[in-house]
Parts: sequence; structure tokens; C-alpha cells
Amino acid sequence: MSHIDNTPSTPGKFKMEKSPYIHRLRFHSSLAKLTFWSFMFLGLILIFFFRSPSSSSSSSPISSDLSRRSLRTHSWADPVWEKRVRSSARVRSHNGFTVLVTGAAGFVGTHVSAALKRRGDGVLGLDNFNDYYDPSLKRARQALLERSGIFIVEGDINDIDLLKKLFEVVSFTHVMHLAAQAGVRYAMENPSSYVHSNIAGLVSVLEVCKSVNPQPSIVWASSSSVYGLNTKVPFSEKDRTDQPASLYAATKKAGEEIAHTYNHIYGLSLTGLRFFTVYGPWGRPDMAYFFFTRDILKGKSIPIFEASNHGTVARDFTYIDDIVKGCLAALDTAEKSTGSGGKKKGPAQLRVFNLGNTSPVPVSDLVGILERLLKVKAKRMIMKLPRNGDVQFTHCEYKLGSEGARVQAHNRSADRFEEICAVVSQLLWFW
Ligand SMILES: O=C(O)[C@H]1O[C@H](OP(=O)(O)OP(=O)(O)OC[C@H]2O[C@@H](n3ccc(=O)[nH]c3=O)[C@H](O)[C@@H]2O)[C@H](O)[C@@H](O)[C@H]1O
Repeated sequence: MSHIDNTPSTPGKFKMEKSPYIHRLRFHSSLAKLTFWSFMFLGLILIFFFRSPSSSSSSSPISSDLSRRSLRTHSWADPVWEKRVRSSARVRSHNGFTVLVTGAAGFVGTHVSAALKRRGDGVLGLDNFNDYYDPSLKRARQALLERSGIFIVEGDINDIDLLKKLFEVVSFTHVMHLAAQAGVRYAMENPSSYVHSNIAGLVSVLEVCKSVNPQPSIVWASSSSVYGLNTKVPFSEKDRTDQPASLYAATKKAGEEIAHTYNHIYGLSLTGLRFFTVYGPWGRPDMAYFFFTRDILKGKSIPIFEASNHGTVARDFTYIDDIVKGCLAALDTAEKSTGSGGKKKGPAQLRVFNLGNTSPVPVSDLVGILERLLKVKAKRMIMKLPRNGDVQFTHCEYKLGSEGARVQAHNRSADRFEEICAVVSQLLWFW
């Protein structure tokens, strides 16, 4: 792949280094040691738990508990840690930016971080490596970024003390805020994770950004899902966004309103990007193109949704390289925030842009492409579109000559939909 230099195009190459035979041999000889150290470790945890002051005060607020935990685990006083942070954020090109990328071990975060670094910007990553999907994929992306000199600090965006510390060490000119709880259907299972990351997390990032001096410009990930149950196509930024069909969409919509507030009160420069079903190398295993490929190869049935009256379900699938170009263009065109130290000094830029491919593809066609490239016939199971967050279609509109033309200019050209299969089949080492 051309888009991440000097790195393998799939994480499979990392996994290959771990031989299953080596694991098996080591397993028997290490079993006794493992049992011994497990008991030692358990003992230490129990001692720590009973001696810990927080274990006796169950009434302490969650936030301060989180903050205490983070203070215990971060090695902030460690000059080596600070050196890594500074070195990762060092600008290597004339007029380059210093960018804090949240969610850097995520799918989009990894690609954006690598692209920024490649053109000479300073990049520091932040990620909590949660287990929404297999964290080993996030670790593999981390290893990839490390090779190009990008350090990912392990921590949560809700950890205000950590965010403040990062701004103390580095004066970021921009924040690329991509950390979020993704996936529309998972919101039925774990609603609070969406509130925690997409609302509380966004607020804590903005709280810190508004307080520092100088304030950074912020570009952040909204979603095509904010168009919700709208039936007018294509979706324009001017369309209504008050009918979300999932809690995910509602939290992204809330994010857009929160952005308005911080822009209005504190003069933060804010650009929200509505991503349309992003796909590509290093993608997320919870997405349909991923598990469809896995299940077709396993001979399992594929649930293909259709709307009432056999209506087609379609998505404006958008290739990752286009999204990266849009993110970089949004950073490049972002104006400076106007406030400082929590005080607004004048009106600041506030923008929302669609980032999509502008040509929706029916899900049944996606399965057809996978069948052709995998050379395996899928067992199609046509199902009624469930009422758990899915919308019938998404369709991105761009207006040439509009304010967003520069940000969106790149997104109309590429249609690499057929790369899905090649990429995903290489990623199947996860299963
Ligand atoms: O643009 C967004 O804002 C969102 O894009 C993505 O959501 P979606 O567009 O729902 O992607 P994805 O799950 O791959 O389903 C693809 C298609 O397969 C259909 N689908 C899905 C599952 C299934 O079992 N059967 C099926 O037909 C399904 O109905 C759909 O038509 C991101 O995950 C989300 O985080 C957010 O960024």
C-alpha cells in the first residue's frame, strides 16, 4: 500500500511473527511457573486492595476515582516519558503543525497520524486501547506508528489531568479528535460507553482546549448517522439532523451541538467531519464488510438487511485514503481559535462537512463483490432491517464551489470499493 510508507499493508504480517508452535512448546514448560506467579500476583492485588484508601470510601465520585487511578498508572514524573512525548510531537517541516491525535490506535486515527507524520507534522497519539474489538489489532497499529516515530500515550480522553499534562509538555497547534465509541448496533448493548466517549470525552477534550494558551484548532469525527431517518437524498449539511435512529447517532449529534457551544462561548475553532461508512486496510472487525468476508469463507450464512417492501439497504462506503485527505484538508483550512485561557476574544470558525464517496452501494452488491473476489458463493439470509440503529441508506452530497470545496475536493475521485476483499482476506488471521 502506498498510503503508509515502509510498513506492511495489513497487520497480518505482524501476527505471522508469532508462531503457534513456539507457543505450544513454551506452554508446558511454563505452566508451573505461571501457576506460581499467578498466586503471587493475586496475593499482591489483594494486599493492595485492602490497604488502598479508595477501597474504604465507596462514596467517592467516579471522576475523582478515575483521576486517582490515572495518577497511579501514568509515569508523568518520568523524564523518559516526557522526552518520548516531545520527540513524537516534534515538527519536521517548515510551518508544520503539532497535532494531538486522539484515538490514534483506531482505524482512522492510525491512517491520519501516519499521513501527518509523513508530511512532517509533529504527531502525538492518545488512545485507551479499550476492548470494543480485539485490542491486539490496536496494538498492531500502535507498532506500525511507532516505526514511524509516533508515540501513543495510553490514556482516556476523560482523564483531564492527563490531557492538561500533555498540553503542558507540548503546545499543540491542532487537535484531531477521533477517539469515540463507534458502531451503531452496539449502542443497544452498551449505551453508557457512547455517553462516556462521545459526549463526556468530547467535553473533557474541549474543556482542556479552551483553557490552554494558545488554544488549538480542533477537527473532530462526527458521522453520517446524524442524518438519521431523513428520506431526502443526497444528504446535505443543510438538512435536518434531529431524527437520530441510534444512540450512536444521537451522541454524535450532541457532539455537534456541544461544538457549537464551545465555539460560541470560548472562541474555539471547530470543524466536525461527518464520515460515511469508512472502509480499507486496518479497518474495524465489527463492520459488515469484515465479518461478511469471514463468514463467507467459513461457509456461514450472511444476514443481509432489506427495508420494508423489499427496499434496498445501501451505504455510501468511503475509502480510507479519501477520509485521510479530507481530515488533512480540514486541518489545513482550519483557522486559529480566537480565545485564550478560557476567554473568547472574537468570533471563531465553526464548520461541519460531509466526507463521503457520493455513490451509495447496495449491501447485496457488496456481498456480490465479495463472492466474486473470494470465489465463494455466500449463503445469503435476507432479513428485515432491525430496529436497532440501522438506517435504510446513506448518500453524501457535495456542492462544488461551496465553503467545503477544498476539504471535500479529494473525495469525489477514488472508488476503491473492490479493494475491500483483498484487504480483508489478508486480515483474517484474527479468526
Ligand atoms: O457512516 C457512519 O456514520 C457509520 O458507518 C458505519 O456504520 P454502518 O454504515 O452501519 O456500517 P456497517 O456496520 O459496516 O454496515 C454496513 C451495511 O451493512 C448492513 N448490514 C450490517 C450488518 C448485518 O448483519 N447485515 C447487514 O446487512 C447495514 O445495514 C449497513 O447498511 C460505522 O460502523 C459507524 O461507526 C458509523 O461511522
